[in-house]
Amino acid sequence: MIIGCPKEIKNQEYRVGITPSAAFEAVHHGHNVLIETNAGVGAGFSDADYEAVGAKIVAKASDIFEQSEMVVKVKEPQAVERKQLRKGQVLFTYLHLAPDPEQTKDLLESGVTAIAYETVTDRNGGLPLLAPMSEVAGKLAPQVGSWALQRANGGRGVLMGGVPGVSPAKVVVIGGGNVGTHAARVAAGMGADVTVLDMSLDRMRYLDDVFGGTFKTSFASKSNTLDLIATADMVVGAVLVPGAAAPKLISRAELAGMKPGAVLVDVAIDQGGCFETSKATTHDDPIYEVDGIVHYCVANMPGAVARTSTIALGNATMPFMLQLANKGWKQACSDNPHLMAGLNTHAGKLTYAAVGTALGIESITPSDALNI
Ligand SMILES: NC(=O)C1=CN([C@@H]2O[C@H](COP(=O)(O)OP(=O)(O)OC[C@H]3O[C@@H](n4cnc5c(N)ncnc54)[C@H](O)[C@@H]3O)[C@@H](O)[C@H]2O)C=CC1
Ligand SMILES: CC(=O)C(=O)O
Ligand SMILES: [Mg+2]
Repeated sequence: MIIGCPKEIKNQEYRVGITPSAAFEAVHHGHNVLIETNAGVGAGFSDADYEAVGAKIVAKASDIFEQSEMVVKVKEPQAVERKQLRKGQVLFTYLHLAPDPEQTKDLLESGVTAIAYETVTDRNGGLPLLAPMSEVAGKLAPQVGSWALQRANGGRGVLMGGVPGVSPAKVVVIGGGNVGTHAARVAAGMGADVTVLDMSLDRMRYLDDVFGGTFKTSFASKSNTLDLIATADMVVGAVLVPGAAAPKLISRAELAGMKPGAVLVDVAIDQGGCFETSKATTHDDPIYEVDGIVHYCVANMPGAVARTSTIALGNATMPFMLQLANKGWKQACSDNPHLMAGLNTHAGKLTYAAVGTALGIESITPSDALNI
């Protein structure tokens, strides 16, 4: 198969979809790997690194889209990229379609077979291609949130760990999955007083077993949430209902119950955000203020630490990319239900129910798509 990887073009996105190590594996399995020139530079991989493992460097993104049977990326295709996708071609990348009607419409019109990293599953009910980036974004959340808490950035001027005689910052993490657990660990490591809210009692049992003493857990009822955000210096939004638009857990009116200069870090922004006042921002201009509350809503946080993120993502995606390339998408998906769970669009049909519900579009099942 011809597998192509264009350079990412989203704002400040320095990750790359195929690492030299993944390219090596694909070439070793008899595939042709095309990499756009300088695609890996932001993550510390030169064209020579790719050539050394047998990949071919291509000058223009348009040649990658034209020649590739499968396009492997990191971020959702931007409008100019979407125009170059076609029926019969496989796209393997993050999509986050539920909050993105325009992208969904374009992918359906293109006819492309789009497999979304964020909905591929594993046998433990996890999301193995989202998890590594959730670990990165979770670890970054207190780091960027503590920067936003600094007075010059509009924050309350509170130091995460406090100092002797002055209490540490209070951090509330809503959602105790991959993002939330890593955010809580880092915030606690910085010395903050951390509470994780979740709806899943099983998850909180696990967190309490493993991290009891490091941070607290609390059931994510509305009243507990309001009580905790009233005294919080930082709130991290880290909830997920797989594939669906994020539930809105704090309304604009409820911001009035928070301390002026408190910081919201909405990591769930790629699924539309879990605060009513969240709107996606970029690494260039990451924060804004609503009613005295600082919002950080960057939808590609891991791009900030592109080398760590690219290697972590490549470790996770490579085995799935190889299954798709070795068997073709239909055989690979019928052999592996976890990969099939990643199928979001095929030949003009939506194949992911939660996206259909969020956007009011009819969907078919991925197994029906195998017969088209
Ligand atoms: N902004 C960015 O750059 C990045 C964003 N993300 C996003 O972060 C979000 C979280 O991802 P993960 O931690 O991997 O998901 P996860 O599935 O590991 O964890 C989500 C947690 O939210 C909990 N939850 C669901 N509904 C809830 C509610 N109403 N109240 C309280 N808890 C609730 C679940 O029980 C689960 O424990 C996703 O939207 C993901 O796409 C992930 C990586 C990078
Ligand atoms: C998960 C995701 O959207 C990202 O890593 O940018
Ligand atoms: Mg994202």
